[in-house]
Amino acid sequence: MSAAKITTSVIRQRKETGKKITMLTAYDFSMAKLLDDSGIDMLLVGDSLGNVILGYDSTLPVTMEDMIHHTRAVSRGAQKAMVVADMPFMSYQVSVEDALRNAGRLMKEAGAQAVKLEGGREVRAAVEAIVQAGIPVIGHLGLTPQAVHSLGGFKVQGKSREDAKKILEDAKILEESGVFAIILECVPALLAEKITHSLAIPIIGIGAGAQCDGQVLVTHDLLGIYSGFSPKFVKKFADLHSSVTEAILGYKTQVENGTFPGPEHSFPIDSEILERLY
Ligand SMILES: Nc1nc(=O)c2c([nH]1)NC[C@@H]1CN(c3ccc(C(=O)N[C@@H](CCC(=O)O)C(=O)O)cc3)CN21
Ligand SMILES: CC(C)C(=O)C(=O)O
Ligand SMILES: [Mg+2]
Repeated sequence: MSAAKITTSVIRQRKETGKKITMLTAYDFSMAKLLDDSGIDMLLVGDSLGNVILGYDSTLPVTMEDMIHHTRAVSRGAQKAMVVADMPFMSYQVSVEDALRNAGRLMKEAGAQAVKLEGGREVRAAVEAIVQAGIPVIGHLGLTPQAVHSLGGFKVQGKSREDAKKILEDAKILEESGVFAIILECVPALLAEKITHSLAIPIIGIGAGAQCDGQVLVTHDLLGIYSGFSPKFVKKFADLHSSVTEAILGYKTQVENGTFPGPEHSFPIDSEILERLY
């Protein structure tokens, strides 16, 4: 069965229809297929793979090669869902030329349908150039994890009047620059609601309350298999840590006591064939 791809126009329309956008992270083929089969609209190959897959303590060390490698795998598993690739730290900040070349690689070499980058007015020129090249862009405001060191930690953003105003202004600047959606991370719910109502493009929240046009989460967090951070905004919809541990202990026990593999997992041969073999 070939399902039609979710396009940027489908995502934009959700603002009018009110049907919520669902987005989740995927870093590999098998998970991409699972999420796609479940009808998730957008798969984000997040640079959070630095934490979740590669074991770094931030997203800063993630490279273009890492992102291309994982985006290629996810693209192979996504029939319907839109594949969005995060632009890693320092792949779009140095120059507009770099930003455009790297966005192009994620589309051309890795099969993404859109790219995402962090920041507001400071990335305006990069966003405009990428959009002009025909590449759909998603913005990312509020808690921008690539700026963890200048933000002084993973903290809620936009709590002061000044900070709230700056985030709203940045959202409008990104909209004018041509992004088709914005991820809003870790901001007070009422600020997210105001931004959602002030813009014509969809706002996809993470730790930004229920009034956004859609939601995104790190899949490993909602499944209960990542224990590096536990932000308040994560809801564990499953406890895979426990069920995976139980399965692995079952395997270990059965190998050690000889009950696995059983005859049903083994291949037969006529015993005559083995006679006088030695
Ligand atoms: N697995 C995973 N999940 C994520 O959500 C995620 C990543 N990795 N890697 C990149 C960033 C890091 N993120 C984080 C990490 C920690 C908090 C956190 O603990 N926030 C505090 C805020 C406390 C406050 O300011 O009041 C919290 O309690 O939620 C938030 C976002 C989001 N991203
Ligand atoms: C948390 C989401 C929005 C993200 O940017 C990532 O997974 O890298
Ligand atoms: Mg990211």
